[in-house]
Amino acid sequence: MTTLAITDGQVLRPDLTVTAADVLVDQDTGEIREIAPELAADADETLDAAGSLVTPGFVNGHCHVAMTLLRGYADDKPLDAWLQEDIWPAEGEMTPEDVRVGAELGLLELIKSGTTAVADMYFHVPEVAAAVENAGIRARLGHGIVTVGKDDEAAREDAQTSLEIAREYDGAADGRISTAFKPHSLTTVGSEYLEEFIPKAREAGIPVHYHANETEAEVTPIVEEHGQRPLEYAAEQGMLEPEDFIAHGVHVDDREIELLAEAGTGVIHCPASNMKLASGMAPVERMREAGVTVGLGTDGAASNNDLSMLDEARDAAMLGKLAADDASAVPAEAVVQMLTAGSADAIGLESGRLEEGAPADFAVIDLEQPHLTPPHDLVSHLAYAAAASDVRHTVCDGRVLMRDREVLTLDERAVRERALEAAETLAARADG
Ligand SMILES: CSC[C@H]1O[C@@H](n2cnc3c(O)ncnc32)[C@H](O)[C@@H]1O
Ligand SMILES: [Zn+2]
Repeated sequence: MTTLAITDGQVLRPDLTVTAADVLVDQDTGEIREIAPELAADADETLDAAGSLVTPGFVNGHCHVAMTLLRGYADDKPLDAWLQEDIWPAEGEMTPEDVRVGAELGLLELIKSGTTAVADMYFHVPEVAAAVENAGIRARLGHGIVTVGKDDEAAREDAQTSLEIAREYDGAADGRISTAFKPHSLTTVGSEYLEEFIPKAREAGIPVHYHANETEAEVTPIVEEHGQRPLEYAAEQGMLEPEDFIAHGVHVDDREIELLAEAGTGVIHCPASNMKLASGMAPVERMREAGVTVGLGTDGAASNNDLSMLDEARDAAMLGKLAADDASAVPAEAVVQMLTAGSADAIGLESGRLEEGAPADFAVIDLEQPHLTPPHDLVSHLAYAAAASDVRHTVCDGRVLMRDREVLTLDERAVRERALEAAETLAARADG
């Protein structure tokens, strides 16, 4: 057995207590072997965690990693105008190589901010998968389907691509890659394509992920056309199963919350994107009280504008309180749960908890910083005060991806240089 020891840290346990302990990882299986005050034997590789908090690696439940190339390209507009006037025209100019380069930049940012798993929806997925394989993190990938504005042949081809990609890449990268069937949203994919393809995804045992109830403007046409709330319509289409997860869930009424809870469908809350696009405030406290599995996601870097899950955690707490008009709503414990096990459960991964037998996915946070002093409550610090730059080490599947802030799986300088060049030429093409 090849082993990795993470020594002398404060370890965040699944019940959110913190204990001084070492962690032993079996690198052959990628699992946690032991968590104990002191390990009996030396390991093959050691990571020092003195003065640090060892937490589960953060799980980003909804992202478009390659959109890092469009960070700062178009800001300060609501969703529909932002997509139609700026983002979709620019994405129309993106080559497979752009997606590869943008994905590498996004994955570099994720690793540097302690994220070890991501659910990603985009196009040119083989390029995203290749970047994930090299970067060493976990991912649930899928090709995003848009059928509006396409003829029947092109629409069916898009849906077929999503199905085929999900089948082909499930289990890739030594099992770090899993997949989903990903219609972009309930308004951008026609019902005839959902009726035809969702049963095929079910037959293949593939989960379904889509944007839902993000803005009022997206809810209204569904109510008008189908006489149903969006998630009632989704349930009728067979898109509300326990393995499925939606992004956003901002404008959900009581009946829809009940449907989510009954179905066991996860919701990925994206507070920064919802605030920036002024989409609204998701009723996170009400959803959690109703028993809905809620996780956190950054969405893409063009609507956030970073991929730090620690920022997302703080935003979730702040916005959750505002939405509930209650300072005790979405407390630190809830936020840390959503950041780790909540997101993992929602997207169907076993990560997000530090216990024997669990996947060895960690973020090690340097606590010896002015803004993390004094250490009254480390769960509070994780929710409210820690920043991406406090992450010292990142480990996924038992492999060290970042040691003392040096990313070992990607060449940071080369990734940035390639991204700078690709972003510049992409913007030139898009601006014509
Ligand atoms: C077809 S691949 C995914 C697609 O989603 C777009 N996108 C990015 N952010 C959002 C959002 O908040 N709501 C809806 N769609 C979004 C992205 O630009 C890709 O085109
Ligand atoms: Zn999104």
